[in-house]
Amino acid sequence: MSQVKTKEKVLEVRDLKLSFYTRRGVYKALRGASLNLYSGEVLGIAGESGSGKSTLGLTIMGLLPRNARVEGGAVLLDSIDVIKTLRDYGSKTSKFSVKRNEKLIKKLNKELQKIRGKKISMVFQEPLTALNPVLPVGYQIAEAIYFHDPERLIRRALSRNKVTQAELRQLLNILKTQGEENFLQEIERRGLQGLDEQILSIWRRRDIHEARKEKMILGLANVKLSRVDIMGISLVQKNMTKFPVVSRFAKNALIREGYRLAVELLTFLGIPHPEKVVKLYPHELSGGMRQRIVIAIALANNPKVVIMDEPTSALDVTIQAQILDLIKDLKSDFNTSFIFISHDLSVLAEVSDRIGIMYAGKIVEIGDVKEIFQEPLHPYTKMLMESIPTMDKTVLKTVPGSVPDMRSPPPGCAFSPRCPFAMDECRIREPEMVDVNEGHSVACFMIRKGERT
Ligand SMILES: Nc1ncnc2c1ncn2[C@@H]1O[C@H](COP(=O)(O)OP(=O)(O)OP(=O)(O)O)[C@@H](O)[C@H]1O
Repeated sequence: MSQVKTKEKVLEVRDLKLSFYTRRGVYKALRGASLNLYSGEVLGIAGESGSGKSTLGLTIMGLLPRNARVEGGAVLLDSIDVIKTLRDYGSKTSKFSVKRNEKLIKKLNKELQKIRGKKISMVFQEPLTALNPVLPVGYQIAEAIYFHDPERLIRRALSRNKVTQAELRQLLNILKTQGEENFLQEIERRGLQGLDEQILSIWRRRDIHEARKEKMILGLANVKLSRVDIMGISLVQKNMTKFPVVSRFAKNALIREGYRLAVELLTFLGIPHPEKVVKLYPHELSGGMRQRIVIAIALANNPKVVIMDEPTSALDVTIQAQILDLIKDLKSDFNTSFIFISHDLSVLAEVSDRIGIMYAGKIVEIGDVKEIFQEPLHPYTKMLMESIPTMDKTVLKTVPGSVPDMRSPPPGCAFSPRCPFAMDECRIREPEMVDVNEGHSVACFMIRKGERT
């Protein structure tokens, strides 16, 4: 069994079909896309421009324009069918109405409010559009946590308020001598939940000496809440935040705590001087820094799935390399799975555990990154691999032809008009996905079950 297959499945996209209704015709952007995402992995999605990569990512998030009709399939996250509302309408109606669809999208947006940003989040290519220009970045991270999980901020603030320096010394001792598991048990026994993440975020830092870490941890006992903050927190706890003035007053106390968490997150993401950075506005930061902030917001609530759509394409190569290194670290340190969308295969090779190749709205090959690069099976994947620029290539190959017009994709296998191996069968029937190896599947008539060309 491949390593990935034994892991827990966190997301399933099943036979997803989606069209865009425009004045110029109906674009069949997704024509039965399927994939599984497993815990703690990075699944790369590659394909030429127009193959439906972004549409796939946005559909998983339920972020669809009013002209998008879900014709069939499912997106299952934690056994919640994310697109049920739209699919029920799209697959039953014979005459599609953009207005009616818009109403359903609004309803879906309400349904997904509690999931987006908490269980699943997305990072786009351009960080400036994702950030609010008139708010400090720390506030934006804090607000993302306050919106989804105010209790977490309350736990953090109250536990720190309660703990004494002597207790912190004992906890630190347990952490040093008995390890994290015993430390967490002790935190629970003492009713200090919320303090664990604050202590561990300091303890796990790689940039400072142990003596400094100890000092910082003991210093947590000195950061006490003001009376005003305690009042604000008790208003949130008693659910008395219906009135705008009360709500703002109560929110302030927790946003302050959110800022502390933002500093911890940014430290973890390798941002120097995080205490200063949280107070800055997006325009005061560089492109790479802004993208790190967006990644921090996406990770703030420990989501199960993060979708990254070309997150490094707008950055120069050195910053791109730093962000890719960061993503590699994140997957081992956070309990999160990533879908990484990119047209750049060399970028995907660096970060992905598995790769899915998309063509004309379908995944045509999927497998472990090594197999896809060393033993690609689908003719399209092979041609894509040959088009990767390397030092020893003097002539750069491209995939001949262009992506089909998605208003009338070719019958049979959509790649057949460009495929040098196309047979009669390919122009009539669509090949199904077959498993050739554990975790490696491909949709091509040349490859039958267990066979290789
Ligand atoms: N809102 C929309 N209205 C109409 N057609 C759309 C819309 N969004 C996408 N499409 C069409 O859907 C198809 C898939 O587009 P998509 O952006 O998902 O591809 P992509 O693989 O992400 O490409 P790129 O790498 O260029 O972003 C394209 O034919 C595109 O023209």
